[in-house]
Amino acid sequence: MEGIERTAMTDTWLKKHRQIYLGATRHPFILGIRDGSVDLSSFKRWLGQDYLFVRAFVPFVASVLLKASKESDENADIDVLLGGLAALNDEIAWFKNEASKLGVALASVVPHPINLNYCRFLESLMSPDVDYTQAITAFWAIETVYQQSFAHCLEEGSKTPDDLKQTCRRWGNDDFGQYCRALRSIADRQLAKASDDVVAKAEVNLLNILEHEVQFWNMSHGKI
Ligand SMILES: Cc1ncc(CN)c(N)n1
Repeated sequence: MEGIERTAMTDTWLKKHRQIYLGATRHPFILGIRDGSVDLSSFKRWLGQDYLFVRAFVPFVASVLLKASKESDENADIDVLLGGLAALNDEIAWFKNEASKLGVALASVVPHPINLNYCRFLESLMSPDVDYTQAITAFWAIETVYQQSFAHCLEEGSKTPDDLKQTCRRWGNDDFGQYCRALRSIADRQLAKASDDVVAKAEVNLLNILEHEVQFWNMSHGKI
């Protein structure tokens, strides 16, 4: 595809891999939040495991920032990524607050093998062999699954219970949506000028991420 214009690679991929994308963003765990049938134990399991995931996500995002500072010609990318780190800071504070409300002892949560597996994958993306294009594309995909999943729970017709709405707004709000669109346009810009090899690797990473996200929901749902 080198030499051929790649204007919106992410769009092409989301169409091509629509079924697996929907598997990640319309998972039964999310549908259970959306219709109010999710049970509290699943929600608490997700909360504890996701807290651990987010802690492991911070160094990954820092690695994307480092790659941007070395490989990107656009200063604005750093601003977007700094905003992402700030959002993660808020996210961690939110997890702590929510856990204390629900009586989840975060310090005693044991990482589930599914979680560890996803964190190992994040670590592989921090390698210097993974360039900025691959890293930013992966970052966009990971954030977008949450944004799209939780935004679905706030759409008209959803029956999300009031006490779960605040969780859904954390990722489903318009600002987070705008932030994901900014990540997406950086990813598309980078992919448009990347080699075929890098584009192929970024697509494989996307598929891996979608699979990890499905597994993560399965774990939260108690189906594994
Ligand atoms: C598993 C997972 N994926 C994505 C996000 C969004 N930061 C998250 N908190 N957890």
